[in-house]
Amino acid sequence: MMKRQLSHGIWRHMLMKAENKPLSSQPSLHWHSRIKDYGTRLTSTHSEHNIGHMNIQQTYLEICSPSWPQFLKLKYIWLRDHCRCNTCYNHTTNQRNCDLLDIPLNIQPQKSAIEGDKLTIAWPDGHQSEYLLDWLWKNSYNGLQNSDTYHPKLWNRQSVELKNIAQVDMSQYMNTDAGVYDVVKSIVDFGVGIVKNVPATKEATDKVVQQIAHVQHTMFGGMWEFSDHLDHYDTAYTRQALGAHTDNTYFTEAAGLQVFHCLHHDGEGGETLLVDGFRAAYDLKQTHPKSFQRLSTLPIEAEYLEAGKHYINVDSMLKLHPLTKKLQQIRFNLNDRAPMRILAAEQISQLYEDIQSFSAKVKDPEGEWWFKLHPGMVLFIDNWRVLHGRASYTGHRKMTGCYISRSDYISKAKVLEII
Ligand SMILES: C[N+](C)(C)CCCC[C@H](N)C(=O)O
Ligand SMILES: O=C(O)CCC(=O)C(=O)O
Ligand SMILES: [Fe+2]
Repeated sequence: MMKRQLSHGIWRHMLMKAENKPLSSQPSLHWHSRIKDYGTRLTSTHSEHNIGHMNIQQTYLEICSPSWPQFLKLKYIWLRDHCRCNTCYNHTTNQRNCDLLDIPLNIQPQKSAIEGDKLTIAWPDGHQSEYLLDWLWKNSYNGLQNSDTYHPKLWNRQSVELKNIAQVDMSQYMNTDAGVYDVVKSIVDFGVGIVKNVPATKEATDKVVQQIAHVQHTMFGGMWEFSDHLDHYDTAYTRQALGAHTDNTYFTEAAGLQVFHCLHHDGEGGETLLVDGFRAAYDLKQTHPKSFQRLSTLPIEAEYLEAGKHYINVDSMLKLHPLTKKLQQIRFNLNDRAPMRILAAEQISQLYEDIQSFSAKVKDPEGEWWFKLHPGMVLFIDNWRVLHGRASYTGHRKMTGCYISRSDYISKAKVLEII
């Protein structure tokens, strides 16, 4: 096995560079950093399909540095695939140019070394790669960096958290970065954000929305308006009460955010209801873990029907993040369920029991936040987490709002470095 022990001086130089400290001012450093090429490790395995055996050469290199909580173990195939030279990677479009199929699975370097704040590798075909160590740390696959960074702040009716929900004045929101930041941060933390003193028009509401993302167009339109006029065959376009729900369970992807602005209401009722669906689901996980598990896996069909339209979608009521396995989405709209025709008979009664257990958590009065939307208040709701509803109402009530796609919302939160 060949080892490459770098001199202490190179590591010392590297660390100081990384810490942007001039070399001269550094006290002498005592730490154990090294780059080791583990060379080849032969692992022979007998495949049951043929008696012969394969030699799998696994090679990787290990890098560690005092500023990292642990060392990085990087496979050569991964390193070659992540070469960021101008031949392998288009830095204008942020896309790879190299073809993964061209990289031998058992590729090994001719030479690897640390030079300043970089790892350099010379490959057998003469190709040279170099990687900023900081980039390697940030993008390595050992799971450290991908650890879950999203920690929603769960709330119920009594939560003190509710007072931390952003209610930003329109002038501040439209004219300062902090204004938009605070509203998006509030949506990330609580699933709710409010902009106040917005002129009660669709156009002004649109301007507020555009600060976060463009409007998501659906069959309901872009910036929609609705009242008790049946413009679409849906109970939202009536004066009826609507229980807590998330929208678009019948779309292959539900809108990420939903925006509401009550432009006018001259009657009684019509209060808005919000429920933290994550709080309700985690309550279910506590008291009915098996129901939580089944609702996270069993498919439930939803549909939206009107003249010339038939949207249909199958998915679970609770959805977990593929990496962190934590709750990622609630898809809850009991009225928009299609006929329950896809589960086997023996699963049906248990599913009804599970849905009722979850509904009881959603309908727990302790979790219901009721308030009246007045003209001027633009309400942003995370439609993947927070359920909304409304009380029945009298008189004329005119609402405007829109959907924002999940991708556009997450992109904005990422660009603002909130997630
Ligand atoms: C929001 N807007 C009035 C445009 C549409 C309402 C659609 C309501 C549908 N039942 C759902 O829950 O998705
Ligand atoms: O009218 C409201 O306050 C909400 C109606 C609703 O749930 C919706 O439009 O998605
Ligand atoms: Fe809705």
